[in-house]
Amino acid sequence: MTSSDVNFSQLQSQQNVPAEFFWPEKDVAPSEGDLDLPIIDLSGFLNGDEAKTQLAAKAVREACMAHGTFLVINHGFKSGLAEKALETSSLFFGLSNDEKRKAHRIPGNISGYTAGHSQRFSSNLPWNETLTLAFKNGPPQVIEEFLTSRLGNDHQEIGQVFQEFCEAMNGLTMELMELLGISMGLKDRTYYRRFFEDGNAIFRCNYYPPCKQPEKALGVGPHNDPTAITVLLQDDVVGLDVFAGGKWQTVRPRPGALVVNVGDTFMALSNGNYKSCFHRAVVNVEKVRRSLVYFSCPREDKLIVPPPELVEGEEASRNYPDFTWAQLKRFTQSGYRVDNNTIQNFSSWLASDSAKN
Ligand SMILES: C=C1C[C@]23C[C@H]1CC[C@H]2[C@]1(C)CCC[C@@](C)(C(=O)O)[C@H]1[C@@H]3C(=O)O
Ligand SMILES: O=C(O)CCC(=O)C(=O)O
Ligand SMILES: [Fe+2]
Repeated sequence: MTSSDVNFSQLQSQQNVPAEFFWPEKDVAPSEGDLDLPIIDLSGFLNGDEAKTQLAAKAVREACMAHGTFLVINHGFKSGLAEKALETSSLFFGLSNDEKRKAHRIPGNISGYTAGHSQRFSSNLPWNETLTLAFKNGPPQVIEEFLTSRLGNDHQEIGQVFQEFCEAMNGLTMELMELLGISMGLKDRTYYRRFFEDGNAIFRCNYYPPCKQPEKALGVGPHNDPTAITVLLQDDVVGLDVFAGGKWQTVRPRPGALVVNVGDTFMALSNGNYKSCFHRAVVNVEKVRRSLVYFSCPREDKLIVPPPELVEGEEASRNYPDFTWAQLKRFTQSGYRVDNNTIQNFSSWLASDSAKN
């Protein structure tokens, strides 16, 4: 199957899902209930209320040490922006296949449109269409430029809305970096905020069509995000599962809330104190599901090294090698399929000769 073959408007009407979309039993094991997640009200922290900041930091710490995920509310997004961004993603995925394929992902790049990732993989295909865009704060408006270069001027509002949404996500991520620094009790609470202020991000729109065999297929297979901190907006359709307490558990959609996940790069920056969130997306028979995912990344050439106080003392030792995001990104885009062992396999690859050239 190649990406030009995967046409979900046809596939979803067929009684049987093609075997390429089937996943192993262990990956499709049903969720065993709702994950009880802390709901962090950011208003106190954002308003400089130190007592409320410490309460929020404590809840963040417990969640990040356990499974690497928490919810945030009162995050300061302009009213209606999240809904507008979700509707705009529906506008894009509602375009004709020919129109969407003008934005197709070019092999070796992250940006672009995919359907079932069938350009890259031949089995365990994800039951989703995706649009992935590189984001960098400030001019030029990289998202609008990419979409205009591919789609022309017909759908300029798509790029404008996504650019505005990513700017809001960027602002929130910087605040979260400071809260994470506080939660770790760093001497310099701005350590992570400063580490990421010259960073960038990857913005991913996920579109999951209804599926006739949701017990065999997956919207996105089990994985840890290789990036730093992920902020995820899901619509009102259940589908995000986190592996916690030895089982898959559902992250129930909550109006106004955003999901925050620790990724591999931030786990390394915490020297393993905070867990990279192991998660997946499941699909269902009836409804389309959408999610908008903002993956924060450090500047590509920055060495990923934990703050000194997390590696001092005879007990402490480095749990991950020195690496840059450029190296880990290259690893995920030149053959290795991101799963829940990416950082371990990456570390071995880094030590091997193939990484030297
Ligand atoms: C660096 C990246 C690789 C992926 C896109 C970004 C951050 C998340 C990664 C991904 C979404 C995790 C699940 C598997 C994946 C292959 C996918 O479903 O798209 C991953 C992306 C990728 O490798 O392109
Ligand atoms: O759609 C979701 O809820 C999860 C998507 C995800 O994990 C990803 O895009 O990395
Ligand atoms: Fe993910």
